[in-house]
Amino acid sequence: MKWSEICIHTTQEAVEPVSHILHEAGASGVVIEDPDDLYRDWETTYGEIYELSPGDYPEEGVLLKAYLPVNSFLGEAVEEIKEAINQLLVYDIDLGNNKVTLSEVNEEEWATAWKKYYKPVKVSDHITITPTWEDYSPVQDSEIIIELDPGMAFGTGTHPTTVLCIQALERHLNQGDMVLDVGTGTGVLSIAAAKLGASQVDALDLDEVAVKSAKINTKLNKVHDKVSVRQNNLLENTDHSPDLIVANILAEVITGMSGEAFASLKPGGKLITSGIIQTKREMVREALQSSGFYIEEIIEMEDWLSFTAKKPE
Ligand SMILES: C[S@@+](CC[C@H](N)C(=O)[O-])C[C@H]1O[C@@H](n2cnc3c(N)ncnc32)[C@H](O)[C@@H]1O
Repeated sequence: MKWSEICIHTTQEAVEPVSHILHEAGASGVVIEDPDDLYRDWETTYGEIYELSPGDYPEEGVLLKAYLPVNSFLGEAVEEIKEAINQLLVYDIDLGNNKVTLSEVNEEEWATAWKKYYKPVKVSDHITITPTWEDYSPVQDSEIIIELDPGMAFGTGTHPTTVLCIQALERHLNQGDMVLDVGTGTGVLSIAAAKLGASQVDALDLDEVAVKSAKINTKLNKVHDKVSVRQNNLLENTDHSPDLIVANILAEVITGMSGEAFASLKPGGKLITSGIIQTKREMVREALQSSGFYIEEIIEMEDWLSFTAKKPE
């Protein structure tokens, strides 16, 4: 089968919503070429990304590459993608260059092209994320390995927002906690929570591709007895009170669900949330505080923030 590569030159801020648009348009996998991956702040603190080649990355901005089958709907799909991306301007999302190019690749090229960007990465004191096809041996005794097959769901586990959530989980999760992961994607945060000692994790995502991916990844990591994955809209139909909610999702979604998150948490429970670009800091802070949360921590990585907010005892 012939595949068409659609390449979008955009900004870090737009990575998440543009990836979402590409998935919605039926893209089979999204590659994120972000030059900051080569020089992350956490490289010095926690470790490094192994074997990435600078020649594969743009000098500025971020390239998002997705693959669409060449068929009679291709032209229409590309127009829809462009239109949906331009709509992001309504939400004040900086699109940078916003240059869209198309090129053809064959199936064998596509099958291997994206894998070269995914390497083992030490993302926190204890956790290293490694793609399933890499042969990685732990360097330290205390190292926790998460094996991920990103498939078509969001991320390799190394996006700054994911890393911020993993680091916050490491600091705030207590042994035996019951955890809700809202917008689980590949399931990476649920797997991290289970491996860090949660007794039970509910992994929720609206997207059925993410649900499939998270189910595969929880089995790969042998935490499927603790993590239950299901398709769900945000916190709807979640009947038990968690000790901790983790949600790596857009700032607008977090502000919308903060009241419900507060109501659902146990007294003393915590909300760890990211997906928040710097410019949305005050908006999220106000929403969390007016829902009743006490803000314990705000951590920055590149243009992104995570909040850890506590429900009073
Ligand atoms: C930025 S990704 C985060 C994925 C993963 N938790 C991580 O940290 O890498 C956000 C996820 O939220 C999901 N999502 C978006 N809107 C949602 C909703 N209303 N309810 C549940 N999940 C949603 C998306 O499908 C996507 O998988």
